[in-house]
Amino acid sequence: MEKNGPVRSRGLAKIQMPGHHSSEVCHDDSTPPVRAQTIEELHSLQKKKSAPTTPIRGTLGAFASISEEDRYQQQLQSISASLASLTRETGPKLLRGDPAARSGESPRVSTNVGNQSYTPSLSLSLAVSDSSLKFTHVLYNLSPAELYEQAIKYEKGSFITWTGALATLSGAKTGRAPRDKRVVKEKTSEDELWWGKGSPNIEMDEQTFLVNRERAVDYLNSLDKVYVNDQFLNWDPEYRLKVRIVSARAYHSLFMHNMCIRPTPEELENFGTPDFTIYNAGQFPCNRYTHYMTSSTSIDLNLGRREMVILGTQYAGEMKKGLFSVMHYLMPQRRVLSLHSGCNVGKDGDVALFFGLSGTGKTTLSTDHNRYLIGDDEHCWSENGVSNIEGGCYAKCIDLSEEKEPDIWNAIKFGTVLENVVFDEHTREVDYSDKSVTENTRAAYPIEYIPNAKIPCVGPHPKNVILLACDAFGVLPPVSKLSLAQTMYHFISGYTALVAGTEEGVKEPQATFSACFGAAFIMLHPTKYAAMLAEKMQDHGATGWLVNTGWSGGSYGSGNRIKLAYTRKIIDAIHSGTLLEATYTKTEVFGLEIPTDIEGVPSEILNPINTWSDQDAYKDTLLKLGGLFKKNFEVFLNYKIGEDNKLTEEILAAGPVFGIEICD
Ligand SMILES: Nc1ncnc2c1ncn2[C@@H]1O[C@H](COP(=O)(O)OP(=O)(O)OP(=O)(O)O)[C@@H](O)[C@H]1O
Ligand SMILES: O=C([O-])CC(=O)C(=O)O
Ligand SMILES: [Ca+2]
Ligand SMILES: [Mn+2]
Repeated sequence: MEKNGPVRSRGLAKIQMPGHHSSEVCHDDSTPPVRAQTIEELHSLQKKKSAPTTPIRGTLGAFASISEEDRYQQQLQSISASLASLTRETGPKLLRGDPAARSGESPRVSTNVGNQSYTPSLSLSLAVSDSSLKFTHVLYNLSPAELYEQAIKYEKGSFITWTGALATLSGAKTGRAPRDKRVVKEKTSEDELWWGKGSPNIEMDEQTFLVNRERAVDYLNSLDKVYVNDQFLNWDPEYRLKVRIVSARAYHSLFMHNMCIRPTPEELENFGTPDFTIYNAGQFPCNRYTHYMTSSTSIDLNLGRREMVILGTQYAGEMKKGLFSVMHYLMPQRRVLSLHSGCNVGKDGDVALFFGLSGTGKTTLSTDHNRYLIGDDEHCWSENGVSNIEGGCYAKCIDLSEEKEPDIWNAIKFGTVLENVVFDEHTREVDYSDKSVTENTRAAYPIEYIPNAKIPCVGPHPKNVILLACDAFGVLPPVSKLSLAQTMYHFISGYTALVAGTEEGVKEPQATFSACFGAAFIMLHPTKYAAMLAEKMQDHGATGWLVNTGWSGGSYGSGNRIKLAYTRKIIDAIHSGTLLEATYTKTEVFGLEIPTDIEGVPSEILNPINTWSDQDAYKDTLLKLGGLFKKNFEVFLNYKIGEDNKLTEEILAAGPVFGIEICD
């Protein structure tokens, strides 16, 4: 710089006049001028038409022969039919594009369509409402960049973080609301569903569903614009589901763009009618005068209509987990097992499933630098092997560190939705330790943001089935090998114990039992899923493991959470097959087989009894937890699991056994 720059002592360089040294001067017209007369024209040059608004030439899909305009009309009519009120017989008039975009292509309008899917029992007059006089703009399958612009322009609390992620707020709700999730008791599904004590399916009637649906649809139609996502669930094409999500926020559209499977332009052209539709009117509450409503939030699932309505919560996880519930109903009908599990596969094709309740490590442990990620949360196990239901991951971010979870850390970049995190107002650097908004901070990113994701997200039959429990009592061993009956016992129990609340001071661990490690999402009786899992594990020779990712050396308050590095070593030994070959001893009460040695893990922590300084406290706590397991399992005692009575008896015998002296 100093050497070649102007000599300072001579002051500023003289401005050279054109013409004096014409050959050396760089004129600003040395490149041809832009071919635009106006600024609007210039802007129109900036963007070129692209899929999905441009038909794909040369494909021989079902719609290949129809004109672009016809296909366009079909798409808009399909969306208009989705948004049709059930009482006014016509859907809204739709326009595609942002209402704020002043110039550009001329708006394309849908023709009004009748509501073909519903025959009103009363003969309703063709009533006209104000919303039928206006246009609703549809923002259809926007790209992440477009959704960023929408969010930043229109949604308060949307910011770009230092690494390019979209930080957003989910509003008053920062987690799911299971007590507000209702399922319609209707003739096509009611006999199969699990109702009553312990079931997550809180019933509602069809009429009330229609009231809430109408409330959501009217709200959405009253807006200037709605976002529509047409996407897929399940990477196995044989068991794929087409889903449509209608929402009012760019945040929701980007979240689902990341979490569902993104269709190719060709697939989108041939999308047709969705198999399932979500109406997300989360900003708008339900009406407490409506029958069944006990709060201003209601998440309503109607399996007969294949629709879900969301009122009164903007937490995006409701959509993801709502669709998961749908899969928990549809898949078993087709003899496919749906699973609340993570899944990865080694270089030799050995697949592992990771079951566990929220916060036990499915995402953390299935995201493994040495293995290919199939998915972090929702899978199917069919006769074809395993397949991920989703197209993205939803990772907890609290206390996230680059060192411990590099792959998740690096996935938080442009395109990723970062929910409820706190960041520096100037640098936009995220403080992952900050719980000011919530402890449940989350990142939703497309699965291909994990460098070793296995695309398509499918794999062969599992070799290992790992049950994760975060035992805040600190009495379960860091790892145990399970018999098939024990695997079923622990799968049906679905135990974890996290520490409730974030207040200061020591808290009692709270035992949670959630059947199939996901009682909030299952739709049939837990024994139906358990029987399918037992059959599949038996047929394919899979080994079950119980891994405690929780406390060691004492309960919460006196002990510590097991180091993630140790848990990873344990998981490595399961994957490599070396743990199967280890020497085992059996524990008291739970009768768990525990290894004496694992490479990279201090042997003394493998049996929890060694890590407690107060042996009496250990025994008391162990018996207490055993008692909680026993009590929880009582409701399952009267059920037969699968066709095989022998298996049922074995499972019942695989729980904790009391009355035996614990010897040191
Ligand atoms: N030994 C350990 N093993 C696993 N995770 C640990 C361990 N110690 C601490 N953790 C932390 O526990 C959390 C596990 O959360 P994770 O996102 O994996 O839960 P999840 O099972 O995927 O839950 P959800 O179904 O809600 O997504 C992470 O924040 C991780 O850093
Ligand atoms: O659904 C959510 O909000 C988070 C999640 O994965 C779970 O709770 O299992
Ligand atoms: Ca997860
Ligand atoms: Mn989950």
